[in-house]
Amino acid sequence: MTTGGHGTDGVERRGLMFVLSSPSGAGKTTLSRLLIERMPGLRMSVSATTRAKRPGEVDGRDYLFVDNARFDAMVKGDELLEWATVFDNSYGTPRAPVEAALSAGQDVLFDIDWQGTQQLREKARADVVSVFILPPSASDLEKRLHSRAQDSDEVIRKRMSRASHEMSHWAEYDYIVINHDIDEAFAEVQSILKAERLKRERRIGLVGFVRSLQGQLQG
Ligand SMILES: Nc1ncnc2c1ncn2[C@@H]1O[C@H](COP(=O)(O)OP(=O)(O)OP(=O)(O)O)[C@@H](O)[C@H]1O
Ligand SMILES: Nc1nc2c(ncn2[C@@H]2O[C@H](COP(=O)(O)O)[C@@H](O)[C@H]2O)c(=O)[nH]1
Repeated sequence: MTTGGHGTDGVERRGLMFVLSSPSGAGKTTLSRLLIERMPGLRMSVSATTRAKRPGEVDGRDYLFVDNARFDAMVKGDELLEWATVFDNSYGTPRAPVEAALSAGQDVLFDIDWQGTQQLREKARADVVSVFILPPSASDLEKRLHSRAQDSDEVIRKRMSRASHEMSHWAEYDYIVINHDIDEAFAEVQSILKAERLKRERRIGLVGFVRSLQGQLQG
């Protein structure tokens, strides 16, 4: 699915799909914003959803807010790379922007649930790097959902009651980060991305680079 871009050292490599999942409220959105701000060469995948907009959310930036008919048309038209029903609403990843970013040599960041992660992995295992974010405790998770102050008590109850099920998928992920402190969790997620960018298998320009070094040595 991916084509090459250039790393900071100039060696061509395949773009990667960097996935964050967690139970609701564990900190994916916060970590995603920090990653996008601080990691050049990383683009956010903006999902389509049928859920209602939260206060402060912007259409096209946080989500593409669509109605059920439009979402169904996107599914039928094969416009989504993956999609799932989460908390009674539909969510999906528009395919075209992801393919365009990867073709332009960028990495793509996804804030999606375990169902979407499974679908991406089936499509492009070698290019998917997945991180599961855990909260330090159930009470911290509940506090965070309340402190975000964007969902009703009923919605928060529903998300808390789904948290254990969401978490049951932790072992399907490549990395696990426990989000005690946001700065530490960010540093860990950033280290994962930096290391994955250096993986030999995705650095398709290395063969040529090493040949050229050997040529220089042979004089
Ligand atoms: N380490 C942390 N310590 C304290 N609060 C945090 C921490 N990380 C995130 N938060 C806060 O917790 C709340 C939930 O975080 P966030 O919205 O990032 O979660 P999420 O995993 O994206 O949730 P959802 O799946 O519902 O979108 C936010 O108010 C955020 O500021
Ligand atoms: N499979 C997908 N899951 C998605 C997508 N976009 C978001 N999500 C997940 O939904 C829940 C709820 O999100 P919220 O913004 O309503 O709190 C959360 O786990 C997200 O990761 C998607 O495109 N596909």
